[in-house]
Amino acid sequence: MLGYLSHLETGQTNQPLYLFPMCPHFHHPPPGNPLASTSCPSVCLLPPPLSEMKEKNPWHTPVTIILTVIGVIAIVTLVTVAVLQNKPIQQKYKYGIVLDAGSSHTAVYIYEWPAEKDNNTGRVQQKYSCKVKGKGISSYADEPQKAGESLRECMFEAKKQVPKNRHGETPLYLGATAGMRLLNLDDSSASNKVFQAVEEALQRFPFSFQGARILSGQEEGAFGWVTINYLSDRLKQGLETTGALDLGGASTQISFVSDSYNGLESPKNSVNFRLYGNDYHVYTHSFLCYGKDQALGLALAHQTKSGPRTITDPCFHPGYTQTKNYSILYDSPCVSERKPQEAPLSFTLSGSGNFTKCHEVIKSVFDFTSCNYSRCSFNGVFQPTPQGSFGAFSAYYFVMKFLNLTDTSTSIEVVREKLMEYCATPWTKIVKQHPKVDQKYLSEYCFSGTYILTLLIEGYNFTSETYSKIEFIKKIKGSDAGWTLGYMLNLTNMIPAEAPDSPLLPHAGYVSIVTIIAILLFALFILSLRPVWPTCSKQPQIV
Ligand SMILES: O=c1[nH]cnc2c1ncn2[C@@H]1O[C@H](COP(=O)(O)OP(=O)(O)O)[C@@H](O)[C@H]1O
Ligand SMILES: [Ca+2]
Repeated sequence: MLGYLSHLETGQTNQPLYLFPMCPHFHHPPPGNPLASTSCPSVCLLPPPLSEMKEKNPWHTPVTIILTVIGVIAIVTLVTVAVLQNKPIQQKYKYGIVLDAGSSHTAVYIYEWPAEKDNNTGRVQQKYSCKVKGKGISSYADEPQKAGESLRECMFEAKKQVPKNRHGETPLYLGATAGMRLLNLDDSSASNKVFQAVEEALQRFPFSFQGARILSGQEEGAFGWVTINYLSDRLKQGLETTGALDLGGASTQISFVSDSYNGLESPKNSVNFRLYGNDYHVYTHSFLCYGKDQALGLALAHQTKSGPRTITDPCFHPGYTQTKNYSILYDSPCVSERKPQEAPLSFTLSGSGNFTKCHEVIKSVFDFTSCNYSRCSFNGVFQPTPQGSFGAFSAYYFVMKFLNLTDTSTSIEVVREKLMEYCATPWTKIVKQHPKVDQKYLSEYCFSGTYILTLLIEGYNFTSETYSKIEFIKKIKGSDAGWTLGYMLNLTNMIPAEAPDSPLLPHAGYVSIVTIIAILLFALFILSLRPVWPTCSKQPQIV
């Protein structure tokens, strides 16, 4: 609209319509007194008549137009620069690879993090994982070469996953857990040969190989704790931490922070960290032979003390039968000393599916009698009462997920009832219900579920109340819960001891402030033109 005042003849009433584009609203004058409503409202700056405006309107002078254009360009440039300057640069990543050589299988994990901020924030995440085909490396004691070969397929995949230009700088670690701990106890030369074979295999890949070694039980427990607390951002934010429960095939770990534990009562169960400016005294313990596969061995050894040819096992479904070799069962150092003097080659196990009896058998593999500390879990091991929330992963998750028991708001009594019903279900029915599940796993879920409940309640002293604070988890924000991430973060020094300096304002806050200031400056510039505008001293002219 060019003019500030228009007089339009409306077709029907022939009434003039007054338009004041500078006023907050347009209005019709009341009939008979056209001028009454044309007076400018007090809050509105009334512009001069069109004829005057043409001469005086500052917007129409070339200087003002140029200044305005320059002002707008300046503001747009300022805001654009502010946005771009602080915007994270096109992400480039760095990588790290960890092989988890567990007792039952090996898994390859690739982690990635933004290249420009290695040690600043909790931003390391799992990019890829690969489950190595076949068994764990400790099962290749008689043919170590094959342990190395077994890793090749996943490692070729890892080569594809990491950009070529990063291969040389990508650290590669292999950590072995309880399977290799047991092999090392049993036959250290065999364990050395397995390590030699896997090292040779891994050195052939273009990554920066940092060695293969057995983790101590303490390390396994503590790095599992670091992983879950790092992934849930509790360390960086200095929040109360979550305990870690890891159930493997050959060992199991419990790690948590307790107010009643400062590390003095049993120093070997203590791990201290200073992370992001906070000190943590973590209680941790790893029970060798109490992973679920070795615990099954302990339970079977308990039932075959006298070397029988048949046993009725309450931890297996009714109708389930299996022939087991005595020498294989008693091969493990967890039970080798208990081998019956005179035993046949094998025994036949028949399931009876009785949860209560299974619970009794499982309890017998724990020693609750001796404790030289203020309190113990089992086997004379010191442990404070579980405190706070817990994340339970690895086999805890697989088993409880399968049994539909991951909801810990379900009372322990109900969990028991469900297990009772599940264990009593005939084997043929179980197979029909789960045709696609590996029968080795399927046959053992009754044992494993009962074992988990016994370990948590009687073993670690979880109560109805603290049980509800356990969360069965597989992943946190897309990364697997387990010791591998914590292990790599530690070896690459990626968690700083002190809290990193953070910018005064986050990026969004910075951009907002720059934008607001720019708009205010522009408004100021506009207002500075105001004195040349006319005020309401004149009545509008009606044409
Ligand atoms: O899908 C599954 N269902 C049940 N158990 C599983 C599944 N996948 C893995 N597991 C079990 O998880 C455990 C993993 O233990 P791992 O191999 O890490 O031993 P370790 O930590 O004692 O060295 C094994 O007992 C394995 O049988
Ligand atoms: Ca494990």
